[in-house]
Amino acid sequence: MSATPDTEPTLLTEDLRKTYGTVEAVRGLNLTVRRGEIFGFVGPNGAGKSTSVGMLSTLLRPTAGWAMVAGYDVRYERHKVRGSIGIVFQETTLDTDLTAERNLRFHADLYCLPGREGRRRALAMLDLMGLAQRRSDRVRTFSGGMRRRLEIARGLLHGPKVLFLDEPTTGLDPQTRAVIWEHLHRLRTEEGTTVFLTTHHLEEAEHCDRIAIIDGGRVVAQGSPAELRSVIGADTILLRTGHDEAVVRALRERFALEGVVTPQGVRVEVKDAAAYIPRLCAGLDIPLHSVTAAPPSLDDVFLHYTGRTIREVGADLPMRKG
Ligand SMILES: Nc1ncnc2c1ncn2[C@@H]1O[C@H](COP(=O)(O)OP(=O)(O)OP(=O)(O)O)[C@@H](O)[C@H]1O
Repeated sequence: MSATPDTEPTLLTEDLRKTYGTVEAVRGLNLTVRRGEIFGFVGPNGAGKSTSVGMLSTLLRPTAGWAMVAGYDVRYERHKVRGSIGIVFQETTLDTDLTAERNLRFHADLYCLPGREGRRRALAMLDLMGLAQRRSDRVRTFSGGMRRRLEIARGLLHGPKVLFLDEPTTGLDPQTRAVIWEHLHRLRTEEGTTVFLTTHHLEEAEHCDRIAIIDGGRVVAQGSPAELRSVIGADTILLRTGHDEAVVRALRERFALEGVVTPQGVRVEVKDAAAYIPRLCAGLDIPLHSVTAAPPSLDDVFLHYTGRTIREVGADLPMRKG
């Protein structure tokens, strides 16, 4: 199967909404995910990611709007949607007293995969996720990364067209995350599965073909990581100083630049940082501890669209109607 995402949409939403009482968790989602794509749904805690996945996987009923997953309507063809998707939740649901293979075979029985086919598929998915050697070991002896890979293998048993992964690498160290990503790319290449994953780590989003940035229940930007970075079309300068507000004022008055105060310092976007820094240093009569420049990151993209860094947002307050 092809590793290149084609243009056929596997997941489409139009103005999808979910309201809990007065809390508008998802406020009009418009998404297009192409077949074979690794799509990242990126946003801070409380942005509405899990609620969106809940609606797309038919576990939650939308309040309004429309969504199609794997060719089926999430509202009126729930069973068909369910048969075409796999889901890996944030919380682990493995039986740690059983072996890796037993966990998968138990799940295969639930999906009515007959004995021999269930075993063939379980072994193939264990192999795909790099766990074939450990298939006869109890899950309690597995590391966090291995458990996550086993859950992904289990989500793939019935050959879903779309695999939903809710925060697949949360709580894992960078090396283990890298291994998970290696396997997700392999999965796309070998099975052609569309992967829809949520994350609040912007650096994770760099691994995706395309991402949507969600904040306060709304998508604020959508595209490939490179496309989103190019929207900024500028470098970022970070000024560390003990006088953030004075620097922001001086940037505005003397350079017509809009600085933003972040926990890391004052950030400002300029076309050519290397050329601009000497002018800035000469023109600001405020003591600076350090000045650093960098090409735009997805953190900068988030800041550009929301006015805050993703770390600042933390656990967002619920969005209320009105
Ligand atoms: N059952 C519920 N009842 C009321 N409010 C809810 C419910 N579930 C979620 N919310 C609220 O809806 C908003 C979106 O929550 P959601 O869990 O979808 O966000 P998220 O981006 O997945 O965050 P996290 O990564 O922390 O799960 C939040 O304000 C949350 O408090």
